[in-house]
Amino acid sequence: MRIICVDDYDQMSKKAANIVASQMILKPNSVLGFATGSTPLGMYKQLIKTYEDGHIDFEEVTTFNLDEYCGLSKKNDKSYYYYMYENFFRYVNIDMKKVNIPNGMAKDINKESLAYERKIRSCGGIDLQVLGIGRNGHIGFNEPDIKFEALTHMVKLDEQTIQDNSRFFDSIKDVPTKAISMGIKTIMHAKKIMLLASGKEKAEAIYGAIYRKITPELPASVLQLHPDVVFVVDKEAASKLDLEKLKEEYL
Ligand SMILES: O=P(O)(O)OC[C@H]1O[C@](O)(CO)[C@@H](O)[C@@H]1O
Repeated sequence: MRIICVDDYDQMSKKAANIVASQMILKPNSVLGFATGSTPLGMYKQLIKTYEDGHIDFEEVTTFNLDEYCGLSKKNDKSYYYYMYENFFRYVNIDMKKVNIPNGMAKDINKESLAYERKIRSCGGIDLQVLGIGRNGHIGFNEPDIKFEALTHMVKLDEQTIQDNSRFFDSIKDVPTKAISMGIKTIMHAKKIMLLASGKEKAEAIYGAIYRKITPELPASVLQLHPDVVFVVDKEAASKLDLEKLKEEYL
């Protein structure tokens, strides 16, 4: 586990974008795993800039997103498909046929989940998976007490997640209560993982992910077992960590 602690959100975004860009330069046909939420927005902006400056090319890239709300179509402006297109994909030369986001409108979610897993595997697996983290330590939409061996599946959202994500909706009643999400096992299969966190409301989850015992009660704690994971966190998200001790352990 590597931990990169930077000053603020802006630096976190730049660092994260550089890590994605270097993956793309080293392997132009990379399979990238992307996340939604507020945290990676700055990283997407930076990646667009890096693309516009001519340093990266998305032509051969394939992407898989972590999750999607059940019941929201691609056209719904609250869906993660819409988020990815409007905030990122429309600005770069990605082939939308190589963009994969779970279909939250699928009639048979189990079938959709299985097909998503097969597609990831047929593309050779995810080279670099980007993650955010929920205040309760969720990754993707894998809420506390999820089974570590879960692959892509339908999940029921935690009250806290519904509350946290209600800021994107007109009313809390509009927040879907279910989603389709890559499972912990899907995430752990990625060759490299990069988790991003900014702000003091993430400090407890970051502390737990790095130092607490590995337990499904704190899904992100499983990342301690991954052979190639980097946390890019700002000072506030790192505020519960002992940075001097971290230097000895991780830098
Ligand atoms: O970046 P945010 O908006 O704090 O969200 C954190 C996490 O919560 C989710 O938005 C799901 O609730 C994830 O996609 C994200 O990783």
